[in-house]
Amino acid sequence: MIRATNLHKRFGKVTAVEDVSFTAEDGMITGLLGPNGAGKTTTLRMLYTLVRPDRGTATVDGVDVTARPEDARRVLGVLPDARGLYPRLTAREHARYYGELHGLSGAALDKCVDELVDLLDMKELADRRAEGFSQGERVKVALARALVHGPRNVLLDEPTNGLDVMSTRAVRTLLRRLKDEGRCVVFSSHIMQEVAALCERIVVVAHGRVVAEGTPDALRASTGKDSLEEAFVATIGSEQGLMQ
Ligand SMILES: Nc1ncnc2c1ncn2[C@@H]1O[C@H](COP(=O)(O)OP(=O)(O)OP(=O)(O)O)[C@@H](O)[C@H]1O
Repeated sequence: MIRATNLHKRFGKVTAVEDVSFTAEDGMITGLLGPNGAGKTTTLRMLYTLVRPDRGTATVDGVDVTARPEDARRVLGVLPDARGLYPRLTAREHARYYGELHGLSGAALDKCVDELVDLLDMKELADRRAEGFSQGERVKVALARALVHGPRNVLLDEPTNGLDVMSTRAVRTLLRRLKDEGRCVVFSSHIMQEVAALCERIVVVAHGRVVAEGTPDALRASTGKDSLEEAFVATIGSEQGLMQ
């Protein structure tokens, strides 16, 4: 379970995140939805210990991410916004390397890597070096290394950005599977339809603040709108984030 409480973060004069609080439960997919620049990436970065909040706290399975960042990272799998890969490592070596960093080795690590290669449909990629991988291929490798240690909590920054229809479907299937396994899944997106397709719970962020939160039904009810699309427009006050 992930809990953010009154998170704040400024960069110079820019307030990226202002008083963001929400809870993401186990066995559920929680979507952070908001237009470009809303503060989603900064919020996720604070949760996964890359950026230190100016104020506020966040916990992952009860572990304070600021006080005990290494313990928090052990129970987190992260797909960051930058999918930087090592050009000379193969896809399989990326997953193995990250598994080793988490203390896995030998047959147990091989089994985890093989499962992910299967699950992410990476057989043809697995033993190729990452140099020259397409965007979709890079996302798959980044997902494999994020999940290799079987984290209870998974944070994903715009996981389907730039993916084609088949790859998007594969990622959605994977996220649903993680949810069904009882894990806590949080992902960010600026596309309402993406969040609507996957999430039981939506946290709408605009200008660094949570402007609405709840199930898709609750969001519709609170705005008095029939469709989630209209509710989203009403909540953030613009049509940014709707696919045309
Ligand atoms: N390291 C930084 N230095 C300066 N400003 C930053 C930094 N990181 C984020 N910001 C600013 O904070 C605000 C929120 O950015 P953030 O990346 O969190 O938004 P986002 O919701 O993830 O946007 P997008 O959908 O475009 O990725 C933006 O105005 C951004 O320019």
